[in-house]
Formats: sequence, C-alpha cells, structure tokens
Amino acid sequence: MRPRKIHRYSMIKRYGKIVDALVKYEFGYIADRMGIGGIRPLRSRIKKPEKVHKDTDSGPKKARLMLEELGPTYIKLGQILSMRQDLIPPEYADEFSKLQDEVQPFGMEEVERLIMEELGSHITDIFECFENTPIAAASIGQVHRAKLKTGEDVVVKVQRPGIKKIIEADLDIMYSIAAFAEEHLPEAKLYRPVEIVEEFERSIKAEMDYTQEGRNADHFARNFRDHPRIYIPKVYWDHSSMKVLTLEYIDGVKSNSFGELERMGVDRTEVATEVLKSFMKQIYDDGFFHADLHPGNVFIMKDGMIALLDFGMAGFLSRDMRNLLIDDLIAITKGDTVLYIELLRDLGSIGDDVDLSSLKVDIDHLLYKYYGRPIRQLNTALILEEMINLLRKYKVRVPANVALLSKGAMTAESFGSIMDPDVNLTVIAEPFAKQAIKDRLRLTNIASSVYRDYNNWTRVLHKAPMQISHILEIAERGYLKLRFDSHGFDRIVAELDAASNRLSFSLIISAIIVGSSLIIQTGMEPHIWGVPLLGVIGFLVAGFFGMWLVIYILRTGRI
Ligand SMILES: Nc1ncnc2c1ncn2[C@@H]1O[C@H](COP(=O)(O)OP(=O)(O)OP(=O)(O)O)[C@@H](O)[C@H]1O
Repeated sequence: MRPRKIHRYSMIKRYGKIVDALVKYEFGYIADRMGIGGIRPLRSRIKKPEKVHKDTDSGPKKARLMLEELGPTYIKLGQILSMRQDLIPPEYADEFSKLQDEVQPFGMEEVERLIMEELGSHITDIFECFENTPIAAASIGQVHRAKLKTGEDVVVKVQRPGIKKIIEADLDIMYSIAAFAEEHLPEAKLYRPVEIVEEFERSIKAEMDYTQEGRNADHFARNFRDHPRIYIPKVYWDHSSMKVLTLEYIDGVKSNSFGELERMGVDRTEVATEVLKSFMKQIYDDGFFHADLHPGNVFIMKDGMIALLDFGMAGFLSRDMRNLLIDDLIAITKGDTVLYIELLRDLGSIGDDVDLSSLKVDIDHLLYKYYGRPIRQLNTALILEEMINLLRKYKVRVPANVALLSKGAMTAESFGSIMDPDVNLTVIAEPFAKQAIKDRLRLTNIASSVYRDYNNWTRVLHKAPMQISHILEIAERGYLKLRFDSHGFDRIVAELDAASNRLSFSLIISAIIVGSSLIIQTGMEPHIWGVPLLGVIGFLVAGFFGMWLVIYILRTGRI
C-alpha cells in the first residue's frame, strides 16, 4: 500500500465528508459497519440529513449522485467502474456510465501560468491567438481553440490547476478505506478492493499524463496513416507536456449533429459502417483500440474524412491475447465447453474454490445458445458481455484490458446504433473474425506458436540440469526441506483424536467393569445388599459412562 502523504486533519475532514455523503444517500450503514460512522462532522450529526434524492430513486442512482457529489476522483472511479461489469453488478455499471464531469471552467490567468510553467514560454510567444472561452471543460482539464504563431489551427488541452494534489489525497483515502474494508468486511474482501484502487490509480494517473494521450494519438495515426476514410489529428510535441496537449484542430461536425450532417449530405449509415470497420481493424489487425468511440469523439470533416478524437482511453491487445479471444470465438462456434473453460483459465484466474461443475453447466448453457450459428449471427460485444457477467458470478478476475475491450466494443456498437439503428456490428465483424480465424489456423501461425512454446521449453530444459543438480546437492547434505500444505488435513487429525479418545474411554470403562467383577468375587468389605460396595460403585460408574458413550456415539452419528 502506498504511504499516506496528506495531513492528518485534512484526512479526517475528508473522511467526514465521505461519511456525510454516505449517510445522505442512505449508505450510512456501510460507514457504521466499517466503524467510521462516528467520523461525521458534529454539525451534520446534529441536523437532520438533507435529502437530495427521491424515495423512488434506485440504489444505483443514489450511488451515482453520491459519487458526483464527492467530486472528480470519485466521478472518475465511477466512470472506470462502469466498464467493469466483472466487478460490479450491471445495474450499477449502467448508472455509473451516465456520470458526467462537466464543471465550471478555470480562468485565463491560470491557463497562462500553466503554459508558462509547462512550456517555458509566454502564451503570446507560442500562439497567434488563443480563445479565452474553452470549447469544453471537464474536471481534469479543459480544451481551448488557438492558432500557432506558425499559422496552424490547434486545440490546447490544459490540466486544471491543483487537480493532481486533490486526486492524490483522495487516492490515499481510498487506499485506507479499501484496506479497512478488506480486513473487516468479508463480503468486500471477495472483490479485492485494494487491487481495484491500485488499478484505478494506474488509469487515473495515465489520464493525468497528457503525453500518454499524445503517444496514443501518434500510435493511432501510424495505424491509420494510409486509411482512405479515417483521420487522426497531429500532435504538436513542441507545445505539449504532462499538463498541456496541443493537437491539430479538426474543422468538422460532431457525428451526432444530425441536422448539420444532413445539410452536408453525409450518409450516416456509411459513417457508422466505416467507424465500426475501423474498430474491427483496431482489434483484429492492430491490437490497439480506442475504448471511447462515442459520437462526441467522432467528427465528420468537410472533405468527408472521419476524424477520431480523445485518445485518453485506449487499450493494447497482445498477439497472445488476440489469439485467445479468437480461440474463444472458435470454442463458441464449436460448442466446446472444455476448451472454453481452458480459455477462461488462461484469461483470468479461476480460483481453487470455484465450483467447476456448476461453471461448466453455465458455460454449456451459454454455448448452447450459439452452437452451430454462423459467425454472422454472433454478436461479439454481447458475447463478451455475457462472458464477463459469467466471470463475475464465479469471481474470476478479468484482465483490465479485456474489460476495457468489452467497454470499447459496447461503446462502438452503441455509436453504430445511434447513427443508424439498422447497422449491425456483427455483420461488419464477420469478415474480420473469419480472416482472424483463418490466420489463427494457418500452419505458419500454429508453427510460430509451437516455435514460441519450443523457445520456452528450451529455456526450461536449459535451466533444468542445474536446478536438478542443486536440489540433489541439498538433499545429499540433508538440508532438503519440503513445505507441505494440505487442505482439510487438520480436520482428519481432529477426527483421529476424537476416535482415539472414544477408544481409550471404552477401554477404561471395560477395565472398571473387569475390576469391579474381581472385587465382587473376592467379597471385599464393606457390603451393601450382600455384595461388596466398591464393586457396586464400579459397576454404576461403568454403566453411567457406558450409557453416555453410547448416546454420544449415536448423536454424532459416528458408529
Ligand atoms: N482536435 C480537436 N479538434 C477540434 N475539437 C476538439 C479536438 N479535440 C477535442 N476537441 C473538442 O473538445 C471536446 C473535449 O475533448 P476531449 O474529448 O479530448 O476531452 P475529454 O476531457 O476527454 O472529454 P470527454 O471525456 O467528455 O470525451 C471534444 O468533444 C471536442 O468538441
């Protein structure tokens, strides 16, 4: 866990605000269960909680409103969680995808100061003109139109001052809450909250580094260099830094401005098809995809080119991962449950405690739906979603890039249906999927996999003699230690203990009976009812314990 950096007092104050928000949105029981309910500021405890939601609002809606109230870090957390249907229930994921972070823009003074600090020159030395009012303002940054001294039209994305500190302080608190929940709430532990915060920290930090977004834009520009319809704006690296990103201005119309598109004579079906085809190329051919292709990020230019914008959210798919997804598609079309489970094993991590037989039944059920259908009828986005839901049910963790791919596919599909409800992603995907399957099954591809495996094996075999000789050497010297972990072994030991206790007990009872018989036979004094007293006591004790042992054995069912 990362060290805490923020001041103790501000940390307690921030905790107080979080608890306040939890109470306000009727999640106060969570704070109580975590033992932090008492951190609420006194004034909030005295006054009746202000109700900011309707009674009819659902749990997911209240959770969304609460995240909005808690500010930028929590809004981002919600937005990122909305892509993780494997971690949170779908109704929460749907609601969190509505999280908007439109905020008041910050002023020009701060923009100028930031440009000076980041680019080392005064704004007027770099830009011929710079529009004071931003085109868009979000919690992390805002976008201004400008013209470079060299004449090019650009947009400049500038980061909100102080946002880094706010996010870092919030992350510290998130870490301590997550660690606390993991320790004290067994049901929260299942979701590994600390790991979620770690993943979130990685993605929010990447979003705060504009050079990463610039590199993504360059990567897309390379992949679409000769594309006849898709255009990617150029990055002006001389005027960009971690907190300032200068991009070529795209003179175009947002793809959801239908009226304007009609006036320009743009064919919406064709735009949708081109964008979806480009998405398929990103997945199957390039292994690098845009995960946020919503209509606001797709512009139609005057010459008919389609520009993609906003490269903050992009994902990589390694060759192995792509092969795995294609194998997945093959397993689905063949209805091969065993192969599918094998692939799931490779994809996430199926824990030892997963009920494999019921997982198999669920997968059988899923595959039955698709068995024998032509690829044309397989909806990739839906299959991914169903698969991820299944994994969530069995608590299998999905790698972040696969979850991002699922979110990207769903966003692209929804882009297609907004542009033209009749456009079918599956039909567009078919030739790409067919080609990918063909390539996958091609001898050269199989040979290259075998070659890679061969390389791994040679590495293993190369090390093996040394490792074996090392083990033998330790064994020879008598230092070989084996750690033996056995599940359920303790229970067997306890059972054996109990059984031997019962046995010893019955031996003692038998010994008392034999002893008492001997005493009676010797006629030892004193007597009661004409028989030796000690013998009678011995029989009574043996009888009592004997009965107790029989009842105990019958009760526990251990005959
Ligand atoms: N190169 C560009 N040319 C013209 N306009 C642009 C360009 N880049 C961004 N914009 C405008 O600025 C808006 C916000 O930009 P961008 O999407 O990159 O920021 P963001 O903060 O990630 O927003 P969001 O997450 O809402 O998409 C875009 O919707 C678009 O209107």
